[in-house]
Amino acid sequence: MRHEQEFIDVLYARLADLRAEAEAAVTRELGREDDGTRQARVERDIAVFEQSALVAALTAGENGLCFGRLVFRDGADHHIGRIGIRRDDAEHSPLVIDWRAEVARPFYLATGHTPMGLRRRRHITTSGKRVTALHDEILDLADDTRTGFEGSDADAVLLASLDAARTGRMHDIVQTIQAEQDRIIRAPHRGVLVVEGGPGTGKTVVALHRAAFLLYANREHLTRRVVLVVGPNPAFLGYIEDVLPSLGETGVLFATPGELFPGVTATAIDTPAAAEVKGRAAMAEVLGRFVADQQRVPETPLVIGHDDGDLFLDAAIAEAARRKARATLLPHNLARPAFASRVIDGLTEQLVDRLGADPYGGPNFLGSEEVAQLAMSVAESPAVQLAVDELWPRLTPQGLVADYLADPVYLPDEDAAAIRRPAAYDPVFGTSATAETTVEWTVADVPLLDEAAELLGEDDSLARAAAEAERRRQIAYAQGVLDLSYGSRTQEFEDREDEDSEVLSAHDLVDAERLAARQEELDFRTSAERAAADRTWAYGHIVVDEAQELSAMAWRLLMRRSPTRSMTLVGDPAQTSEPGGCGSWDRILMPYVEGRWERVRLGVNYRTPTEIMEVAADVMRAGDRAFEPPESVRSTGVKPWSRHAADVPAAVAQAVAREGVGADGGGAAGRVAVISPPEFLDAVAAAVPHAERGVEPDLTRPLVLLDPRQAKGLEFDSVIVVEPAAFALADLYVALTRATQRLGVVHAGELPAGLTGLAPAS
Ligand SMILES: Nc1ncnc2c1ncn2[C@@H]1O[C@H](COP(=O)(O)OP(=O)(O)OP(=O)(O)O)[C@@H](O)[C@H]1O
Repeated sequence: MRHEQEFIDVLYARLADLRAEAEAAVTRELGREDDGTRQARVERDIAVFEQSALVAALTAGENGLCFGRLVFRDGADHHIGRIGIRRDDAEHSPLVIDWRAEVARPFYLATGHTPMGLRRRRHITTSGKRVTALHDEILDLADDTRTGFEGSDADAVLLASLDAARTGRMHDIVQTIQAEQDRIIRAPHRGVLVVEGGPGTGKTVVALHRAAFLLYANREHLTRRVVLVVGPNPAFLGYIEDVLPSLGETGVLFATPGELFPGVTATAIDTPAAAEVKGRAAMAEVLGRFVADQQRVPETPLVIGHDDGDLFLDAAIAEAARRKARATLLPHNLARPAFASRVIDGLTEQLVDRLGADPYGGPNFLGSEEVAQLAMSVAESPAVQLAVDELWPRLTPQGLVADYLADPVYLPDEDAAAIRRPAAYDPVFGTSATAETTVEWTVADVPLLDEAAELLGEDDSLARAAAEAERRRQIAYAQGVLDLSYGSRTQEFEDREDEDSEVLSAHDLVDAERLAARQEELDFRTSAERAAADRTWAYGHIVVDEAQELSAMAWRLLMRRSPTRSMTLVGDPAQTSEPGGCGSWDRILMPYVEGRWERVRLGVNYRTPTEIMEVAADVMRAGDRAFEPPESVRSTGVKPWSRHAADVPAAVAQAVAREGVGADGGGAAGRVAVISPPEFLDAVAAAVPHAERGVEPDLTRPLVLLDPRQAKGLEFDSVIVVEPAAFALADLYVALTRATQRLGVVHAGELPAGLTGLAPAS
C-alpha cells in the first residue's frame, strides 16, 4: 500500500506540474503582444487551443488517474491510467500508460488460462489521491511471492462498482471493462458494428468507451471529421455526457434524432400513427414525386408582355424545358438554370420567328447577333423570370415539407389524414413562402426535411469555391508557421511508438495542410461545432444508441452523414417502442451495407439484479415463451414487490417516503425513479410534488418522475412502476429493468401477466 501510495503521490505531482505548465502556456500566449501579422495570430491561437485542450484532459484525468498495474513475467512493470503521462526524464519514459494502449490490454483480457505474459494484475482503488484498496491476481502459477492482497474474489472491484449508489450520471468503466466488452471497444473502426444485448448489458457504456478508443487510435482523422453520438432524448444525453470528458475526450458531438437538421429544433409531438407514416421508407419516393409536381407545365399558355409583342409560354416549351432540366439528374434547385435556359430559347425562337420571318418562305432575316440580343432581352425580362418561378419555383426544404404536410398526396386516405397539418396561411405572402417560419417541427419531420434538402439541392458552388481558395491560402501561411515552430516539438503524452496515436502533444505539427485545417477549426471554433451546423458534414464515426427506435427515414439521414459507413449501432430489438422503429437489424442495414456488417452480442446484465430480471423476463415470456433475458451478474436478495391501491398516487407517495426521500426531495441514498404511463403523470406528480419532472429532468435529483420513453437507457437505485397494465409491452420491459437495487409496482387495475406473482408490499 505504501509503495503504491508513493507512486500515486509522484504521479499527481507530475500531473500538477504538467497542468501548471500548460496553464502557464495558455496565460503566456493570451497575454503575448503579437505583431499584428496573421502568422503571429495563427501561432498564438494554435498554442492556446492545444494547451487548453491539454489542461482539460489533465483535469478530466485527475479523478481515479491510476487504477491498475501489470507485472509481466519478463520483468516489465506498468501502471495503467485514465490518460497516459510521461516522466520528466531524458527519454520521457511512461509513468502511467493510457488504458487504450495495446500494452494495457492484458489488464482486461488476461486469464489464468491465457495470461498474456502477465505474472500479476493489480487493481488499485483510490479515493481522491489516496490509495484505499488493492486487489491482486496471480496469473503465473509458478510465482510464489505474495503481497497479502491476493484474493479469490477477482470480481470484487466490479461488484463494488455495480453496487454503488447511482448519481444520476453515467460513469466510465475503465477500471472494470470485461473481456467481452474490451473486444467490442477495440474492434477496428471500419464498417458497421452492431452491438446487441438485453437491458443493462453495457451497450451504451461500451459504445462510449469505443468512441474514446477510436479517437485514441485514429486521432488525426476522427478529430477532424468528428465522432457523432446519437441518443434518444435530451435527458439521456445529459445522463451520458460526462463519460467521454472523464476519459479526456471533449470533441465529440452529441445529438438526438430531432437535432440532426441544422436550424430546426423539433418541439412538436406527432401522434404514434403520424410518426409511423412519416418514418416509412416510401416517404422518400413520395417526396420525390411531390417535388416533381412542383415542376409544372401550364394548361393554357402564360402570356408574357415584351417590348416586341406578347410571348406565349405554352405547354410545348415548358415540357421541352422540363425534359431538359430533369435530364441533368440534378436536384430541383440546381436543375432550375437548365429549365430557365430552355424556356428562354423557346421564347426567343418565338420572337425570332415573328420579327425576322420572310413572308415568302425564305430563311429568317435576323442575324446571329440580333438573335443573341433578343435572347438577352428575354432572359432579363422580369416577366419571364416570374413565369420561370411559377413553373419551376425555387424551393426550401422547410417550405416543401410544410406544403406537403398541409395536403399530403400519394398516400392512402387514412395515412394522409394521420399526418395532415393545417397550412400556416399568411394572408399577405400566401402559404409556402412563410409557412416554414411558423411550422413547429416534430422529430419525425427532421428526416423528411433532410430528404427534401437532398431532393432540392442547395446552390453552394460559389461558397465552396471561396472556401477552397481560403484553404489554399491557409496552407501557404501554415507552411511559414511550420518552418518556425517545428523545432519546439515536445511530446508529453504518448504511449505508443506510432506518432499518430499520441494522446495529446503541445506541438504536434506534422504538415502544413494539417495545420491549415487546425487554423480553419480555430476560425469557427471546434470541428464539432462546425459539423453541427453543416447538414452535409461527413462524420468520421457515428455511434447510435437505442438504434432499434429509428425509422427507415431516419436511417437514410444518418447514412448520408456517414458516407464511409463507419458506425457503431447499439440497441435491443426487444426494447423497441417507437411505432416507426425499424426493429430488425437486417431491415435497417440491408439497403446500405447488405451482408457487410458485423453483429456482436453482450450477454451479461450488469445493472439489474437476478431478482428483478426474473420478473422482467416473466413479463416478456407471457408474450414470447422463447424469450431469453441476459444473465444478471449479481443478486441482492431483495424481492420486487407490488401494491394494490384504490388511490394510486397516494400509494406512490408512501412508497417514495419508504425509500427515504423526504417531502423536501432530499434524504434518499442514491436515486429513485417513478415511471408512470403519460396519462397518469399529472395525478402522480400532484402526490409527489418534490419529484423532478419535465422534458429534460435533472437526473441528479433524488427523485424523478418519468414516462416510459424518458426512462430509456437510464438507471436508478430504486424504481416504482405505476399501473403497469397501461404500458405497451416493450415500454414495460424497459421500465422494469431500470433498477440496480429495488423494484416496486403500484396499481389499481389488473396486473399484466408475469407480474401477478409479485410479493405484496406490507
Ligand atoms: N464492465 C463494467 N464495469 C462496471 N460497470 C459496468 C460494466 N459494464 C456495464 N456496467 C454498468 O452497467 C450499467 C448498464 O450499462 P448500460 O447503460 O451501458 O447498459 P445498456 O445495455 O445500454 O442498457 P439498456 O439497454 O437497458 O439501456 C451501467 O451502470 C454501466 O456503468
